[in-house]
Amino acid sequence: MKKSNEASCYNRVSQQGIKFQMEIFKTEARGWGVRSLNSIPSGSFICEYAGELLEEKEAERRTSNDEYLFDIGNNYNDGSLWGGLSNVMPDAPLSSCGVVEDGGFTIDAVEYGNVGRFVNHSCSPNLYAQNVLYDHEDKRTPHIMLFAAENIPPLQELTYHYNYVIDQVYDSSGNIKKKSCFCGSSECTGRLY
Ligand SMILES: C[S@@+](CC[C@H](N)C(=O)[O-])C[C@H]1O[C@@H](n2cnc3c(N)ncnc32)[C@H](O)[C@@H]1O
Repeated sequence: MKKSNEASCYNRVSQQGIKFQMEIFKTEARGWGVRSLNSIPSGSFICEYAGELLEEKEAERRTSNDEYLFDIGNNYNDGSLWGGLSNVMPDAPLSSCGVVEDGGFTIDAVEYGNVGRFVNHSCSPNLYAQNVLYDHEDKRTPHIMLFAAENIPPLQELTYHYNYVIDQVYDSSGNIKKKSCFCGSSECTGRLY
């Protein structure tokens, strides 16, 4: 693993803050969403998914209000989620800075967060989430950073794939939870989870 403070690290851009003018707007069927007033070049850093860091037990306790929970590590070993990075930066080593390992932590953006909490899911997303380590070396608690997977014109809704596994999201009683997807993509699977 490369150290995250190396100048060559592709993820350092995520430490320099949000560069685009974001607008939170009301979507037709997905509640609030986020779009940019500026064009966004492919590969650009968008924002962090900021929030309260929870251990597994506390996250489980909050599953009844899961709108803003982001499980860290879960499914982030899935290479398909990293496709955007290799498309826009073919030379980028996938393991640089972002360290991918399952852990029992969750970010909750209900009480504390930033614009990242309003970014919706799409089955054909224009952003991707990436694990980034820079201020500590605990692989279980990476920062979750959103990057543009393509050139995005102004006012197009920003979305990433939430990467839930269908029929594997449970409520506190162990029952399978289901949520319909209204992303509107021709590729839509119909379910968020
Ligand atoms: C992190 S929040 C995103 C912001 C949210 N739309 C709001 O109004 O605050 C995640 C929640 O937004 C809704 N959502 C996001 N993407 C969706 C989609 N493609 N279809 C339906 N609902 C979606 C779901 O209720 C989901 O639990």
